[in-house]
Amino acid sequence: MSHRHLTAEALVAGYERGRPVLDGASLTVPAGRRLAVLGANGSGKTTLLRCLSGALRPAAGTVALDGVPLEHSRRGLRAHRQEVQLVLQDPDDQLFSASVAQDVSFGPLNLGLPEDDVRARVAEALALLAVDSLAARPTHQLSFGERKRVAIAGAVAMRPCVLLLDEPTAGLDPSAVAETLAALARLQEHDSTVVMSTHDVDLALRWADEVAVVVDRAVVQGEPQDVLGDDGLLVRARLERPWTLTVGARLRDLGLLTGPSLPRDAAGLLAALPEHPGVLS
Ligand SMILES: Nc1ncnc2c1ncn2[C@@H]1O[C@H](COP(=O)(O)OP(=O)(O)OP(=O)(O)O)[C@@H](O)[C@H]1O
Repeated sequence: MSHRHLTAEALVAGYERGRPVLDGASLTVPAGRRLAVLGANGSGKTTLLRCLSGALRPAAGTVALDGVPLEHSRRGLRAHRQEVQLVLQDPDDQLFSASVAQDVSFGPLNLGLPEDDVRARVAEALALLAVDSLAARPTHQLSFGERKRVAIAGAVAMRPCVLLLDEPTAGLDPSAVAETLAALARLQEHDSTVVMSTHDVDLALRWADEVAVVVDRAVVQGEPQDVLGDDGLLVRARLERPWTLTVGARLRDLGLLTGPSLPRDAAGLLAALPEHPGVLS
């Protein structure tokens, strides 16, 4: 699968006249990489993802794929949705069919693909999300975490270049979070570009190649360590500094960490510490 470049330029978008949720928001989705979209409740993460997917038409500004602006005609949207798929935060907004396999085949069937192709895509998507054992189950019997992964499988079966996931880990227990992240890693091996919105700064730091913070109706994008280490920005965005950066900065002040950048997770911190028995006591 080839990489496509999805961008948003100077978006103005919202739901009520005169009260834009986004006002001048620009974003470049890094092709083939992982982008975390962060922001406080109500900051506009979902609104941004809906604009990128074509589900919401901005009042001004442009969403473009490989530089070609998205047209909100039936044809334009249909073409866009084959390349860019949005998975909603609540799986129950997305799952309608009687069984998991039927639900995941819905999109490919809608594309008018031959039955064998549909079957192959469904099998691939179920395997990538590790939900193949659930294929025959009624969707309403599944756990919340299972339903979230089945909803992602439905989008993956469309074989999009860019997958937009609205809070895919919200409400999941730690093992379900780990399973979801493992599935996303498998998707990346298939060359997908994955965008995830989340409130979880620690998850964003350890998972993402780049982060985009929705703040003051616009977007600040950059390297995770830089953006999530910017205390002024974090205050404005009503986000907390990731604990790894706080602990890492303190250890660096104490001369215990010397690398050019701070570790991004607990394992990285432990690996970076020198072997001085008793040094932390
Ligand atoms: N359909 C709608 N009609 C009117 N206002 C809406 C609608 N959807 C969202 N909003 C408002 O737009 C603002 C941004 O909402 P959005 O869902 O984009 O934020 P978010 O960052 O995804 O929030 P959360 O983290 O709580 O999911 C909020 O003030 C919300 O109340």
